[in-house]
Amino acid sequence: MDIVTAQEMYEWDRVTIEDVGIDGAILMDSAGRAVADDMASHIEKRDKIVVLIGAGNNGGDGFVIARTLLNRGYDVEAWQVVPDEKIKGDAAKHRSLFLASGYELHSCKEVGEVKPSLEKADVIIDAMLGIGVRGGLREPIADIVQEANAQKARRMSVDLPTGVPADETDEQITAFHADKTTIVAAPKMSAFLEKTSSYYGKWNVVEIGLPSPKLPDPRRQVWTEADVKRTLPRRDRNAHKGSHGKGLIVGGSTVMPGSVAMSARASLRSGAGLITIATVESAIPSIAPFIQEATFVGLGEKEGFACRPAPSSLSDYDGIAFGMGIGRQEPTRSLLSEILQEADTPLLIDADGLYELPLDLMQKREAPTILTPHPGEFAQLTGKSISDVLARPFSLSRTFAQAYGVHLVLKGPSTIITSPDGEQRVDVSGNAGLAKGGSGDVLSGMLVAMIMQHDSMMDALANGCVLHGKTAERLTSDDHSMIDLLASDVVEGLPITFRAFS
Ligand SMILES: NC(=O)C1=CN([C@@H]2O[C@H](COP(=O)(O)OP(=O)(O)OC[C@H]3O[C@@H](n4cnc5c(N)ncnc54)[C@H](O)[C@@H]3O)[C@@H](O)[C@H]2O)[C@@H](O)CC1
Ligand SMILES: [K+]
Repeated sequence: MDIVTAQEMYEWDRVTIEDVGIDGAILMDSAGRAVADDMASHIEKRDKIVVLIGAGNNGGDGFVIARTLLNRGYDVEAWQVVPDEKIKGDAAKHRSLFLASGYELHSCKEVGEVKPSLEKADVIIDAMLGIGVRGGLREPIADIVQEANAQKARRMSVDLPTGVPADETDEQITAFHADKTTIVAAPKMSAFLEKTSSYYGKWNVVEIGLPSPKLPDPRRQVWTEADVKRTLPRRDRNAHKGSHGKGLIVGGSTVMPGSVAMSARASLRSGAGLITIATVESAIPSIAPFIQEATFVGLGEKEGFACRPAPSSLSDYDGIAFGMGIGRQEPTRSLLSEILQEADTPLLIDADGLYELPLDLMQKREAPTILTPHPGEFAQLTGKSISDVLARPFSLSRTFAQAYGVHLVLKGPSTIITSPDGEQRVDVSGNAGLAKGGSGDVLSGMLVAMIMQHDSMMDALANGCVLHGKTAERLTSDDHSMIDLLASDVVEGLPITFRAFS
């Protein structure tokens, strides 16, 4: 499922109307009817419905939705919240069709006129503004949004909640707070951003008749369960342990020994053939009982933290993960520098490994490098603030991944995975149960296993993220709650996930 910016959506409209030749008013009819069909499955004939209609094409969709619902016998009041002369083009045509069909159109210049209807409504449909919003909301829309937000009615938005821009934004917004949004054709970027996603409520996308093969590819998509099922490699019956990769997990310290055990278990549970843990020598006896299937390499240590030299024969491994529980001390920095220069296999760097990462050495590597920061770690890597990262995760990820030639997995409620050439995939699985120590260690282990089994790095990373999140979702809907779920529970929950997906 593609994710678009406003500009990309306008280009899709242009291609459809100008290049392919689908009439704009027909497209608006298809869009409005598709949204009405979707909304109708969430409303009852006895519900009092108010449709709020603005000046642009979002309002045009609103006229079609109101007419369609009235045709079907729903109890609808249509309210135009802008002066007649503002309504132009296809929207004006659908306004005329609405009136010519014999339906009553109310209009208001200020909120007081529509307020009594909002107070009586069971459902408020917001077709005031879509992707064309610019700057803060003007009156009377600003007041109407506030009044609608104060009602107990169910709020439903068309395409996106009025006041929410389609794209990344630094600005504070006032917006319609939808319980449900029916998105036209493709989700907009703002559905995945911390500041704006909550205004959407639950959302889904309706198809409106755009000609898919002709639409420019935004190279940004939601990675769905169906995508995982389609791309997850099948296990060959003749496979042996070497067929699925030999992974190296470098991490841990005397104060944080458990993280590497968790990564290694997650990796093996995700199909890695063999896993070696490289950690401080003195921690091995305490880790080994928790992970009988792994082999160990002892690293030299200074005051409990790992130091050089790097494990020998790095090229024997098909994938390496570095950083979980390793600490931020100087000796571990030198160890990472050595690995960055010597490892000619995919290298994933997580957690403490990301701290003061030598970007110059990383940039010189020829084999793939994968970074898995959360927003705080990414802020430190880019020199931005965490609020900058949360406001512009798509553009900052793309700029960074392209500049340094890395794969970036920016973790969060919507995890954004970016390739060195700027392709992006978004994983929306998972829940607050994953906001715990150890979740990142599990994900890193899973990703190494995925990298070793997939031909495509983007498939590997996106599949690993979705399988991780889906496991948490399943566990919290069955035996666990988001409060008690532990990272180790996620590891033990992997078998059912893999059975469901493969
Ligand atoms: N051809 C069609 O029927 C299609 C319709 N779509 C719908 O059309 C929408 C985009 O249409 P438009 O480009 O007309 O944009 P909008 O419908 O978002 O409206 C733009 C209008 O709102 C006014 N406006 C902008 N900022 C404002 C503010 N801060 N306060 C008050 N008024 C403001 C502008 O004066 C302009 O008239 C989409 O969101 C979608 O709902 C398209 O997505 C798909 C195809
Ligand atoms: K809207």
